[in-house]
Amino acid sequence: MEKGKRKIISPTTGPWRKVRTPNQENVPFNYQDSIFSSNMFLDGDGEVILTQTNDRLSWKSVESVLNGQDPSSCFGIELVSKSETTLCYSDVYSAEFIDWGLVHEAAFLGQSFEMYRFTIRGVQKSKTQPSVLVPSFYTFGHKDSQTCQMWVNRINDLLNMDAERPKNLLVFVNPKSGKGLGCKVWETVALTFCQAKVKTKVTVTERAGQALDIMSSITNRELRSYDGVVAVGGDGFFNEILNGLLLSRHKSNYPPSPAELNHPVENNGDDPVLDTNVDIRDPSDSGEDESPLLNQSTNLRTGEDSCQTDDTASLIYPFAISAAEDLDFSFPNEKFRFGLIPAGSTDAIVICTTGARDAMTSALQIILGKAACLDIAQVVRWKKTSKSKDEPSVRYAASFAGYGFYGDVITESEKYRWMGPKRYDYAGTKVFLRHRSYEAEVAYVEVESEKKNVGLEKESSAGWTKGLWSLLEKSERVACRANCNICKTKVGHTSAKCPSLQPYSKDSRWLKSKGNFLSVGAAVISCRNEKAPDGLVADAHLSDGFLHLILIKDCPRACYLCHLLHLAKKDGNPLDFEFVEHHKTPAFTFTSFGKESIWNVDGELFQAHQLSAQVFRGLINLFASGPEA
Ligand SMILES: Nc1ncnc2c1ncn2[C@@H]1O[C@H](COP(=O)(O)OP(=O)(O)OP(=O)(O)O)[C@@H](O)[C@H]1O
Repeated sequence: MEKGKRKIISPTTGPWRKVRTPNQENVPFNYQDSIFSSNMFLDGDGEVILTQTNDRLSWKSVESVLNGQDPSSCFGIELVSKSETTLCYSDVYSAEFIDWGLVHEAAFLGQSFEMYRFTIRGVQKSKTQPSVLVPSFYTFGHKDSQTCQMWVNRINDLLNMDAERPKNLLVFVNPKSGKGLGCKVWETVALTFCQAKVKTKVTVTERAGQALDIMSSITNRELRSYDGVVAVGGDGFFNEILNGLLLSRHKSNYPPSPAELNHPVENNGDDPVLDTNVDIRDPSDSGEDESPLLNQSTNLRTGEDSCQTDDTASLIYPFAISAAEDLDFSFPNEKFRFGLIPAGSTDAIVICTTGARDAMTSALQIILGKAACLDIAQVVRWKKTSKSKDEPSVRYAASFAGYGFYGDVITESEKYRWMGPKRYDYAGTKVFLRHRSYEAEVAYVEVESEKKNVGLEKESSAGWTKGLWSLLEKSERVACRANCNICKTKVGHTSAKCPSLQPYSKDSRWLKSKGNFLSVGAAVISCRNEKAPDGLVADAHLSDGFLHLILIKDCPRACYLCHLLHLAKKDGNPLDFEFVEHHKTPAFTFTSFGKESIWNVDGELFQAHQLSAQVFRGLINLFASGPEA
């Protein structure tokens, strides 16, 4: 202890000024709403009056209150713009008593005092990157332990009243995500969850598909004891957990298969419905896929020991019994949330939903109970069975489903997983140089905003007209940004709330696009990432109820390169070229005429001749702030 530098304050006889009551007239700031106030000593600052109001904590230097002047101004010149500090409860995540110890005055005064202390932890925006959140903390001291304890209790009581904040979370960590740093990423944020008193049950996966198996087999009763499930990993890992939950718990009619669309049959409303008790796996899957990854994805869907084989495809999931016991956990589910802490190679979902690719930002948004509604696409692959019936097999996707270039890049990149995220550049270049196109037909549901576009296209066969439309339309498009009005409008759940309702009607008009495609992409969200800062589709919103189809027709390699480079620019809207079609639609079907090739559904591979998809608006809730600047 440095002599003369430290005052020891006894818990009972310290040099404390009387606490000023909120009613005193000479108090220069508005205490009208105050409900509680104490003199405190703020570590690194000095004596302050700490005040609690309905929605915030604030503190101000005692000197400034007593003298009626702002200590941060000198001869009328303001040295520091604000002497009062406020902290909204919505930005506070814990208050903790830390017993007797040293509290320091402002650094330049250099004095320290011993007293009881407590710490308030909150978040603040990074000064350099507005969408990044950083933890902040303030330690207050008082001679009386009960006063400290009372403040801690009051703040924690208020925080506990916030029903949006999670108390108990299921966490899955993928140690193999991205550069293999999944566990390290979790370690950087785990303490923050502890400080916020959020209980976590953590599973570090040992193999691909384990998280899906756990989520599929968990009983609804256990699921209800959690406020959400958090993935520490990339988009693919998030997709695995999403599918583990939705495959058994979301019920809906399938979108029509391409065959059904071409030869509609009256089904008297008896559309095929996803039955929780029946495995949707196609028996013809087994061993048929060429790529080892495709075989792996088959395992992902069913679990290793779930199969009693039977050629009628009525395999029972291991979770079927538990699901049947209590069927009341279904999606949409407004209470249950998903969370994602980025550790992957692309992390498009995190970038689109938080504006940052930062583990601490995501962790803090989860802890504070932020919420964003997310559309989810249901992708159905149709395969002929031995009885020559089209059998569906289902996956859900939160960000993107793509065919041609997109499927081929993922297939190729899996061979180079050891390269980490760089594998995408390498595989992308190889696939680009191959320049393969695929003969296919895409049918999509027409929506109002598309009509004028299509009408004009029909009137003129000139390609430039379409180009003109692209440019005109571009100005009408709204990129998904901070406080995005489209995402804020909580009209979600329309079709999802009532699962029998599909996002289109029987009267909907289906339009077709046929030809040779370099790629077919269906984006659920903008899919912003570090390579495409505005995403693959800048105006795709988190819950707009549309799939954004990006159809790239065969074109010279140089044109395709232009398109890809264009995406890499900010405001890289994909509709600038004649060979690019962009359609907003709630559903589409796809038929390939050549060799069966590969769809990438959020990083998972699907081999398909025939596929259809539909989007469910606002089907899930994510712990995230929504899009940021
Ligand atoms: N312990 C594990 N060992 C190997 N693979 C795993 C393990 N746990 C999960 N996986 C699989 O790893 C795949 C990829 O994971 P993830 O999405 O986290 O990383 P990524 O592919 O690098 O990132 P991104 O999807 O953002 O490009 C997932 O499909 C998941 O099934």
